[in-house]
Amino acid sequence: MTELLTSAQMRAIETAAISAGRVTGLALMERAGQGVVDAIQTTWPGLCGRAVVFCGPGNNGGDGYVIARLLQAQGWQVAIFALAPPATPDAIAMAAAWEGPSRPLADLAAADLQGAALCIDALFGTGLQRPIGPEVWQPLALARRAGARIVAVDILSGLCADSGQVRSLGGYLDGPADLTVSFEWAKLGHVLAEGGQRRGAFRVVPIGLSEEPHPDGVVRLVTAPGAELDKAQGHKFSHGHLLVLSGGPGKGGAARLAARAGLRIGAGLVTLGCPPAAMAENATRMDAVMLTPLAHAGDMVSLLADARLTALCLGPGFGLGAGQAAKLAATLRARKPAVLDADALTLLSRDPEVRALLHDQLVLTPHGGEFARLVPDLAAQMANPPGRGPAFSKVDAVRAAAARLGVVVLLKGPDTVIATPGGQVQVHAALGDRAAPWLATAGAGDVLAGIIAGLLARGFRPDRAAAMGAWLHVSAARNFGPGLIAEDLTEALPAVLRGLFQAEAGAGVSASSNPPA
Ligand SMILES: NC(=O)C1=CN([C@@H]2O[C@H](COP(=O)(O)OP(=O)(O)OC[C@H]3O[C@@H](n4cnc5c(N)ncnc54)[C@H](OP(=O)(O)O)[C@@H]3O)[C@@H](O)[C@H]2O)[C@@H](O)CC1
Ligand SMILES: Nc1ncnc2c1ncn2[C@@H]1O[C@H](COP(=O)(O)OP(=O)(O)O)[C@@H](O)[C@H]1O
Ligand SMILES: [K+]
Repeated sequence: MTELLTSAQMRAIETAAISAGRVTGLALMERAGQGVVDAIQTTWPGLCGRAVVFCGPGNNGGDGYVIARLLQAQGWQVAIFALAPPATPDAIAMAAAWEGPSRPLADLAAADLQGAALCIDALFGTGLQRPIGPEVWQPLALARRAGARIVAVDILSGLCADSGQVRSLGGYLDGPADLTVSFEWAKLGHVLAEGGQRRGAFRVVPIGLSEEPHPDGVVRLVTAPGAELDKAQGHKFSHGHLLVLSGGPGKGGAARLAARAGLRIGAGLVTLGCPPAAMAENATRMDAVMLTPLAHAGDMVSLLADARLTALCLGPGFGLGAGQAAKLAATLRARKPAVLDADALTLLSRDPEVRALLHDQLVLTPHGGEFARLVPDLAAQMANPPGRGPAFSKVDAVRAAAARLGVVVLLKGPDTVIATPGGQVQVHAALGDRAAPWLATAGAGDVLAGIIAGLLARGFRPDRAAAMGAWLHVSAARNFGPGLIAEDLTEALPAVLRGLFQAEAGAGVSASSNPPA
């Protein structure tokens, strides 16, 4: 299950299935409610007692009426609190089938929540298109304070299912849901921005739509790479030569991290090119990485002309002077695969002439600040709190940036978004059993740049290298665990690779044939 849908895509699939007569809305709603109740049992086996169900006016509320009925049939003592009367045909029908107590949510008092083990949040789901007020989030906050487990139906009410941003006119619930249960496919709002942090335990349950045709342009989750990462037979030049450019004396740490990562991920050779004054420092810190003095852009000519040099990495600890800008321009003119990170991104954002040299063999790896310098309008649009109508998500922003710049863009974070100039988007979600908070450490981004550049050097396509790099980076962090610093990431890569190849071998796939993608 690697697709991440927008609410419009989900609605389109549902509408097509209903209008073709393959299913009814009521059947979908019944399965959705059943799925939530099953997920509650799986998450908290044996739990039973008092439950409050908060229902909104739309189909999310409709799911709530089904859940209330099914919980009651299991022996739960259930009370419904409705924000507004049901307003869709399916929700009206499901509300009519509920025979228990139902009161306005505005009347909810602390006494109604006493001893409640569950609070079902069926206020708003994928239909939320405008900000909520305190009448929505305060009852949820009250239930949490009373000790009830918050179960979000489809998505925690107030979160935008397309962007993961909070749509609120003021305050919001503290912390995540205890459990979120979504239907058939995860939505972008379950992994992006606040949405990823607030979903709590997360389950996607089937409701019988999995065979339905998908709309174009569906975003995918990055999953584990496979045997393609292993090395085929050959000599070192068969696996590519990576050139990492570094800054002056005392500034080489970031580039050394990137170079070592490139070597660890399997580039056949890695050379660090640095100003002559930094040669001695770098020589004392590296063995397997080769060193070459590059005083000026002109000194790069013969290296760049060498067909065996298959990729470059520019940016970590690079510097922002005219000399660095000239080296960046020379690199871009050579039209070789390259990762541009850190200072290279700042240079790009300062100089439109250098930016005009960008081409489709590049991967740009900005963090949020660098992204805002590169494409300020898109960053501002993404940062705007969503008002009415569709939100502008991190996916929208990165897709637009990649199309505008004509390169692969990887925008970092726990929700790393990767887009190609042609509009394909992947998200690496460092959430749940892939959470990697220890990656928030100086130099982690330099290692990511080196991993991706090493994969480019080996011949992988820019978008593939970026996606595999994001996955390997988080896996290395998780493999090392707490206490991680950037140096540990490169040293954890062999164990990650071993684990991958062993898994592939266990699955009966040969791990030795690897034509690059
Ligand atoms: N798709 C599927 O396959 C399936 C979908 N299912 C379920 O349906 C859910 C989507 O249902 P939905 O489209 O009816 O939207 P929903 O989230 O209930 O909210 C819309 C309602 O809220 C209102 N409203 C909005 N904002 C508001 C605000 N700030 N303050 C007050 N009101 C506000 C809005 O009014 P309007 O803005 O139109 O005036 C409208 O009345 C989905 O999440 C899933 O749970 C499952 O049953 C099975 C299969
Ligand atoms: N909480 C987090 N969860 C997952 N990944 C994270 C988290 N915080 C940071 N990262 C990752 O760590 C890296 C940090 O890179 P960057 O911001 O460029 O830092 P630096 O320049 O110090 O190397 C990025 O790849 C980012 O995605
Ligand atoms: K909800």
